[in-house]
Amino acid sequence: MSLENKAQSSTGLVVGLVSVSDRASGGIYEDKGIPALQEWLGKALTTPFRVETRLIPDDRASIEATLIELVDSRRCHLVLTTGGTGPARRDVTPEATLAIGTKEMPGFGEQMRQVSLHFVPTAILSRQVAVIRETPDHAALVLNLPGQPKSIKETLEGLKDADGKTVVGGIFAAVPYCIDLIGGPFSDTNPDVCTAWRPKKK
Ligand SMILES: Nc1ncnc2c1ncn2[C@@H]1O[C@H](COP(=O)(O)OP(=O)(O)OP(=O)(O)O)[C@@H](O)[C@H]1O
Ligand SMILES: Nc1nc2c(c(=O)[nH]1)N[C@H]1C(S)=C(S)[C@@H](COP(=O)(O)O)O[C@H]1N2
Repeated sequence: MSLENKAQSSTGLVVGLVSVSDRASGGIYEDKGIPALQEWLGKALTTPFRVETRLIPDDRASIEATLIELVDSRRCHLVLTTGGTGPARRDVTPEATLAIGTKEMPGFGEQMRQVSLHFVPTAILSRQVAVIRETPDHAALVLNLPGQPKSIKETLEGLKDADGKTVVGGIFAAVPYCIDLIGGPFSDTNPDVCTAWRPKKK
């Protein structure tokens, strides 16, 4: 690890949570996206973290500006968005995410659609993507999740059977190691919720 990356690792994990919804941001209904994300992270992460939250409409320029601010100014290491991934005209979260990314991470979207097919046949309607955004001295993983609040737990955690055995793994298992690789702080998870996977040291 470079000196620069070690310096970044000495600070705690900063997670940006972005709820993208015309109606929740307009006060037509209560936003359940950010509370669901906060609740899940509180159960899953066993290492310290703090969150930066944003509730915004389905507007591409606003989504891009919010993601850039969270990564470049607020120094988030991880940003989770919820909403705006479907096929409707106003659903533009994936386009905004790709526009601010420097590397695409297609495995996250592929895995999320696989996981979600265990819950709903409409899983393939979510165009969710993931990217890394890199600036000269910082990097973050940005992940889109669908807008249905229940889909947050489903995609991050996956599905277990009645005995607690994993039927399909959620995407969060790969997130702590991804953050290691981009120079972020060490983070770990509660295996009862989700086991963070890291390759064994040789
Ligand atoms: N942030 C949210 N808080 C609470 N419920 C939500 C939220 N986002 C979505 N939902 C629920 O999931 C459903 C499908 O989500 P979707 O993102 O397709 O909403 P939408 O129809 O595009 O409208 P909007 O962008 O105004 O939320 C919504 O009808 C709503 O019941
Ligand atoms: N795990 C999971 N994935 C899901 C869903 C869900 O309920 N659970 N809903 C699907 C539906 S109905 C749609 S339209 C798409 C896009 O949702 P969004 O536009 O709210 O992001 O996500 C899909 N993926």
